[in-house]
Amino acid sequence: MGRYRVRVATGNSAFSGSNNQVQLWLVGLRAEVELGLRLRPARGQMEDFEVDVSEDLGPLQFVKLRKIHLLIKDAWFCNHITVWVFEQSMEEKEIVFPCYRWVEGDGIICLPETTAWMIRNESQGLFQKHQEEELKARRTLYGWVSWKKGIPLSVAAASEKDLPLDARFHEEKKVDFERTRVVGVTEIALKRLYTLLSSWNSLEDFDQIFWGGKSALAKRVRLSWKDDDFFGYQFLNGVNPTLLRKSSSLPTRLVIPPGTEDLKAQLERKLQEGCLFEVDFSLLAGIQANVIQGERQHLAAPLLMLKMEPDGKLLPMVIQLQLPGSDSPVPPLFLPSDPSLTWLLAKAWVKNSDFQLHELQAHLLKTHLMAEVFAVATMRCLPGMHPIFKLLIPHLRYTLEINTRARTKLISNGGFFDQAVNTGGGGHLDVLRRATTCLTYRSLCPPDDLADRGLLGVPSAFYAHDAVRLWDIISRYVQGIVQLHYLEDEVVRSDPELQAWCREITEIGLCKAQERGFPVSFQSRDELCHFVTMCIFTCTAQHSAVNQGQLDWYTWVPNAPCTMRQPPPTTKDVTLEMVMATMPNVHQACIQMTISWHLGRFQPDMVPLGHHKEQYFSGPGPQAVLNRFQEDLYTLEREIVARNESLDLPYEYLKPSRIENSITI
Ligand SMILES: CCCCCC(=O)/C=C/C=C\C/C=C\C/C=C\CCCC(=O)O
Ligand SMILES: [Fe+2]
Repeated sequence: MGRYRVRVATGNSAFSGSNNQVQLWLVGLRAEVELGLRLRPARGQMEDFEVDVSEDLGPLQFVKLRKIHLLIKDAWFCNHITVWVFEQSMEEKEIVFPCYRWVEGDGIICLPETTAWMIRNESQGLFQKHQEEELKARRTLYGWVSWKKGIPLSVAAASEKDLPLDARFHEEKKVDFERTRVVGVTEIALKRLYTLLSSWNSLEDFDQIFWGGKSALAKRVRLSWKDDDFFGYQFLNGVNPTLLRKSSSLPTRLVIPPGTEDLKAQLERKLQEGCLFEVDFSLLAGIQANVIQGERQHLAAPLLMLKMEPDGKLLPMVIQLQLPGSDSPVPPLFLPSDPSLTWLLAKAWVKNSDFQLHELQAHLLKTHLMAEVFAVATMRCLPGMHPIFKLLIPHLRYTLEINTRARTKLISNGGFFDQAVNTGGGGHLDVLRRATTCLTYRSLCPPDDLADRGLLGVPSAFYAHDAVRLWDIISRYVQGIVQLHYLEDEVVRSDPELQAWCREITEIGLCKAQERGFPVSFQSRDELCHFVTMCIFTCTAQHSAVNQGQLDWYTWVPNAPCTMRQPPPTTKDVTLEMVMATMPNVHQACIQMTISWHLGRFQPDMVPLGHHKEQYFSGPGPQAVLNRFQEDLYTLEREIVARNESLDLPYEYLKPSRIENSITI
């Protein structure tokens, strides 16, 4: 018996309130009591009421709530319920029941109090029963499907409309996304109209469409894209810093033609000095090129060799555009000393190839599709009261919807890849399949990946430096939360939901990825922390590193052409006509500019890393861990700002204030 003050908090997004009435129950260890029909929840409001309860409920464990509608079902976004207990001769006690979900229909929702997982063994199985019922319902809502064979599984939804309401964009996000799509389509139409009667036979003609959403760096790209040091810089700190690796030997595919022995000597000298690097696009070899409006596009599978200069500049030394084969046992090598247009076209072929592997492998597969596997497995295996659910859920916001939109508009039949990209038309799916077969656990963990690629401690590798710093900060945050909930390794080993989550990701979502180093179980807190750190890093920092740069590096199309309309050159006689006949045409260039802006721009409702408002945890312990996380992020922010002040090209993509808390675009 006692007096209770109840607070009902409703979300801030449009349509979060409801005209329906809310019915509430308080559920204690010894009894439960129905509080009767109560308020109509209002958007952004916290509404309190007090009740006297005659029964002895015992320690509160759940709040149950239901929406009662007379005529119209009006979904309600409940943030949380908070209850203060005034019991005889005891001080006031605050108990929080997190929700952060839509309440639809007239079903009863059960909200455990925030510390339930820690006391789950003292609750006479009440929490266990609740968890089982919750996961049974979630497994119905979030199903797996194989969208295309050979790539990670995705959520079962033919379009975003099929997703559960809790996985959908909130109104503000949806309106902004749809609006910018309309702006983009309009911009393409206007640019087509504007260039209808104009020439398209010089590289400067790309200026005719270089207007609309573009950044200061995009304007710098337009001026400097032909420079070798600017070209090399992009493999360290551009939109795709994932392919560059330090050479440990001369690549076997690099067949040195007779008469170019001095090149071989230069390469060997750089190798000995430990400053030879390479980017190998062999993954593209043999991929079927797209046909766009009846015009066959073309692909290459380049090898780029670079040297790291003492001042930190990375300069291209040689480009081989195709793998040696029976029809071309000694493919031509393109050099900086070749005629300028020849060398420029060879570099353009490298950047077109980089565009394919960046968007398909580094961006779509290694961030978006990985995050989707984490999201579906989390919804299917971890109950809302589980500490790893609470830790991860803020980093999974909106990901299922943006990925479903990608499958219906970007990489779909007739999507933007088919319309404007030379791996479109099905080749892009083969690239995704090949990339999946070489997607290792190590490649998703920067300390391992960068060590394997020889990029640790390279002064001008700013992505590498910032990625390792962020990994360590996220790792400390994860360890802080894990150690509060798992007091020893045995607790990890004996957590059935956690072990099922791990298996669901590796064996189902990633299609038996244990062969590629992914775990099928966690034997210790360290193993758990490493994996969860990888999940959060992938959903936040890594996506920021490979997404934001689209706006800067892809809107000046010649710097990263989305398609190539003629075969790669096989001689050094390259004319401007050949270059312009190869580069994307006006329509393809307009699509590239628009989508790169649409996807690379800053999201208006963006939540910065570590600054989500939802409070899934409560108590001083988790709050102290989150506070430390935010302090560490702020320290890194200041470090990066200070470093960037001395740089001609500041590296901004891993500034914590620019990292979104989940993959939403
Ligand atoms: C034609 C140029 C395409 C450049 C962008 C690109 O290839 C991106 C690939 C990788 C991940 C994108 C992930 C999500 C994008 C989601 C939807 C895009 C569809 C745009 C729309 O308005 O629906
Ligand atoms: Fe993205």
